[in-house]
Amino acid sequence: MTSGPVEVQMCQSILPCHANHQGELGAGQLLKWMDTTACLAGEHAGMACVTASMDDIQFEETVRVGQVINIKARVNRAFNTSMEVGIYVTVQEVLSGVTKRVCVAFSTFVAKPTGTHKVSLKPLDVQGSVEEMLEYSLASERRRLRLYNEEAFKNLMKDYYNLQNKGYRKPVVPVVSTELMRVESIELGLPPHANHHGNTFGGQIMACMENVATVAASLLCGYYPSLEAVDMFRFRGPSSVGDRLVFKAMVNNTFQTSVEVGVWVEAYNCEEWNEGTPRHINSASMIYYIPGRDGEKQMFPDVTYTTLDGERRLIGAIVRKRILKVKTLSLDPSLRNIPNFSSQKTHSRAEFSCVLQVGVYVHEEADMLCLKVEMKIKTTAFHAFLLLADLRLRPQWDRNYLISAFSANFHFWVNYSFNVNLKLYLYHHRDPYIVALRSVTMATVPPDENSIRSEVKCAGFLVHEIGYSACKVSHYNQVTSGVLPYVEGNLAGWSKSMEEKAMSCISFLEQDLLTRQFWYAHIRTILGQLFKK
Ligand SMILES: CCCC(=O)SCCNC(=O)CCNC(=O)[C@H](O)C(C)(C)COP(=O)(O)OP(=O)(O)OC[C@H]1O[C@@H](n2cnc3c(N)ncnc32)[C@H](O)[C@@H]1OP(=O)(O)O
Repeated sequence: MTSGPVEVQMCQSILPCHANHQGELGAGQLLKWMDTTACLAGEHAGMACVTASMDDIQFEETVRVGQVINIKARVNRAFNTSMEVGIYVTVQEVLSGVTKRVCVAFSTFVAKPTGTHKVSLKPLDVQGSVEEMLEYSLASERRRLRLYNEEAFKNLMKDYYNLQNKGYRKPVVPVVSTELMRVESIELGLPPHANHHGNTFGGQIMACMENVATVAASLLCGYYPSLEAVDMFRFRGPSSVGDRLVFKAMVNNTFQTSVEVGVWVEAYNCEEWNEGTPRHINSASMIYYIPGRDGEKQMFPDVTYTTLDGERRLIGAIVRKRILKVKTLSLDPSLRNIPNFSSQKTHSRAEFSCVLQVGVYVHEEADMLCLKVEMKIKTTAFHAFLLLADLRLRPQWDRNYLISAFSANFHFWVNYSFNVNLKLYLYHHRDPYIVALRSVTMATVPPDENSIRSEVKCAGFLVHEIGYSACKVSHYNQVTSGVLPYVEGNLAGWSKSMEEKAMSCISFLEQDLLTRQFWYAHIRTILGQLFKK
């Protein structure tokens, strides 16, 4: 496989045979073209590959008959046996020449030469544009999120059921039962449905999935819904010509102006069909909306469930919505120019969480990870700096820390989670105020078998004054990849531990705010009276 990325481009004029009854390009047809273009980009050096997954896609524009669609695909990064292919779709209005973005998607292809052996791919040699470098970096972040998606989902579902057991059951207003919107369709895998390797073409499977999902959504709304987004197609196993493919779709949940439909695909060969033992080869969920005449999206009725499976799917839709939100924030390319702690040249970073006063960012380079937690504090920068630089106070807001030794010159403590000994390295008494810490080895605190040592390379706080009595505190941690398991929950969206720690730090720094505000007001009054005199 050659090492540089090659862009592959497909251009299609939209004809009535590609469109639905409303003259709009069917999403299924678009998915087929996208899969083909991406596969050609992945196979550009002659190595056969199969689609393993296609990440979440948001459709931004409706494409109509007479318009021209342009699909560009390029390998962003090769991992071991798999690679990520980026797909960029635009639509052009022929008469005006106006071009709009339809969607951006990321597919994972796995190299599959003939035979059963696996092939390791050569690393991609990206020396091109800044954009290529950035995509190369973001590809590993996306891979982490995509491979964690299933686990994140399971954990959030568990959290939900735990809450329920503690009596937090959310009341459901029963209106329409999801069981009524169940659609099933069978297809026979014929040669025209196969790809160039003789397996059922991935694009064809996605198109059939979209077809049954659209029928289920239209049963609910009694109208023609439009596809807004897809939550990841995962090709769990192959199917081939002669297989019977059963597509099952069911409404999972509604959210005011959208509905989520889940689709499940099973494949059977003749024997499996007779024995009733299907292979689960794909599943995905799709979000639809009803376009109104005035451009406003129309409302969907509330739905409820009558079976345990119905309940699981209803909750699953809420959980997926939450994960999608975190992922979108994580990988938003508009959030780019965050200064980095190491001041080295870096390629990627992403904000993956944001509550009112807290922003959490991750930035990856080689085997190092830089975590930044940004907090807006209602206190002066100097006051925040004094409190943060006094490491004896740290356990008041960070329960992972324990002071094990303290002296006038050095402040040592042990981080419980990683058993790291940190040394206060630098105080800086001016805006921006800096508290810098570095990992050191301490003979008095030897490593033990239950903890990993020296995962935090350096850490610290940067405190910037922002106006009168307010500041921005950035807490940095540069860590090795061994810390990943501790922050993955935050990345994947099921844990809020970093935000919780930040909120605890904020309340620690702001705790005597009222007292100080009283004194500031008091001093201002006295000064005002003095000047009057
Ligand atoms: C013309 C368009 C092309 C087509 O039509 S292809 C037809 C549609 N696709 C298929 O039929 C593929 C069906 N699935 C399969 O055959 C297998 O599940 C597949 C994808 C080959 C993986 O199987 P294995 O190799 O046994 O799995 P593995 O656990 O060893 O992983 C190998 C590499 O694949 C990656 N992978 C597996 N499932 C994934 C997923 N859902 N999303 C993203 N990446 C995934 C996995 O991370 C691993 O990557 P790496 O080797 O670490 O780089």
